[in-house]
Amino acid sequence: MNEELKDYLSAIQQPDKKAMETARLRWAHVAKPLNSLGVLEDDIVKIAGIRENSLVTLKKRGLLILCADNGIVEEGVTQTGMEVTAVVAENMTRGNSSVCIMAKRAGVDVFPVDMGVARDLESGSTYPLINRKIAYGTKNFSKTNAMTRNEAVQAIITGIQLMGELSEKGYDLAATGEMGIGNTTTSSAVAALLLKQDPMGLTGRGAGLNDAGLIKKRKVIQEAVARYSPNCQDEIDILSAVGGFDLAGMTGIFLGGAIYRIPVLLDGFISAVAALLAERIYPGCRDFMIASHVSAEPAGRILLEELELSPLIQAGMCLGEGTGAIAAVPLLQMAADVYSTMSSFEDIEIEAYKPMEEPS
Ligand SMILES: O=C(O)c1ccc[n+]([C@@H]2O[C@H](COP(=O)([O-])O)[C@@H](O)[C@H]2O)c1
Ligand SMILES: Cc1cc2nc[nH]c2cc1C
Repeated sequence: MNEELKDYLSAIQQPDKKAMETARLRWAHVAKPLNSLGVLEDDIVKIAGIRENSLVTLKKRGLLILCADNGIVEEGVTQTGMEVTAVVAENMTRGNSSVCIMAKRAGVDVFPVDMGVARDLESGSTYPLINRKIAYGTKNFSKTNAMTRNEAVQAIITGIQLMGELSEKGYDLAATGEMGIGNTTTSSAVAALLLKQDPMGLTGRGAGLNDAGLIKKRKVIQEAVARYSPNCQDEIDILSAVGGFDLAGMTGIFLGGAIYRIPVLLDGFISAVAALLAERIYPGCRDFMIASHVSAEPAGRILLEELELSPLIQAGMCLGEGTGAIAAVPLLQMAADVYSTMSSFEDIEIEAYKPMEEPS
């Protein structure tokens, strides 16, 4: 592995078990039925472990939206043209995309990042663009590798550094998002190589692809997986062969979550593929991740199961941009409020909760 990447990863330490134990105990004292906030309780305990502090705060939260183009779009695997990536990315900088509206409501700061959009972007002033362009889009992986190993590593390191910047600014929670026409094709190909599964069951319609397009998309992915799989020795090889700059950067964001001890919310399908790449690069990285929703893309649930992460929301969403991750933020905030401020059994003078006995 690349020495710089190895250096970054050497800083990772496990979540703090003591803070997690204290958090579990606190939940047990809250005057409500045991475990009745389900996964929300587990997520608050997880956050306590990541932050090494049982006093959980989610005050400062940021969404990193990685924008990039994918050469594979040339093959007719998407419903819209590649130019849409740049237009939506520019709109994000003006606060005018679905996720920007949701993030405003949820109190999340938005950071659009150009990881590799096919043209230069103009920035609006609402959420200024962060320019980390690796190249003007990847290459068409049905003809040649999408990127070089060096580009894949640089994109991963960029993701790690973005988390370093959030850490320096005092962020308590990070959310992942992406924008890139064609990135469900790259994601299905990466998922098939990681899971060693037939891409048929891992490939869906992405952003509204029609029937003829779906047949084409499946064929393109199947051929690429067959061609590249013998030469893919590690995750960097997989990213170089069929990945994207958004996927590689998001992989770095998840690794960065573990390095800088900031919980990172997954979004949908693309984000879950990056999360699995990070987990494979650094096993245990998933302990720093929080699943938000289950994408309607066919691989959405499969990837979360592989990562052993429990989502908070199932709403048939598949928009991307970080919309699912943002939808989970108010839920986590509500759970954190109950955890931090709700009376205990002792406060309200009820004997500690005992489950009712089964009627005989
Ligand atoms: O997050 C998801 O689960 C998701 C599922 C399907 C599509 N998307 C979004 O749609 C775009 C990719 O779709 P496509 O068909 O161009 O590959 C990309 O910009 C994603 O943000 C996102
Ligand atoms: C309009 C549009 C917005 C998106 N946001 C994320 N992916 C997208 C794809 C399209 C086509």
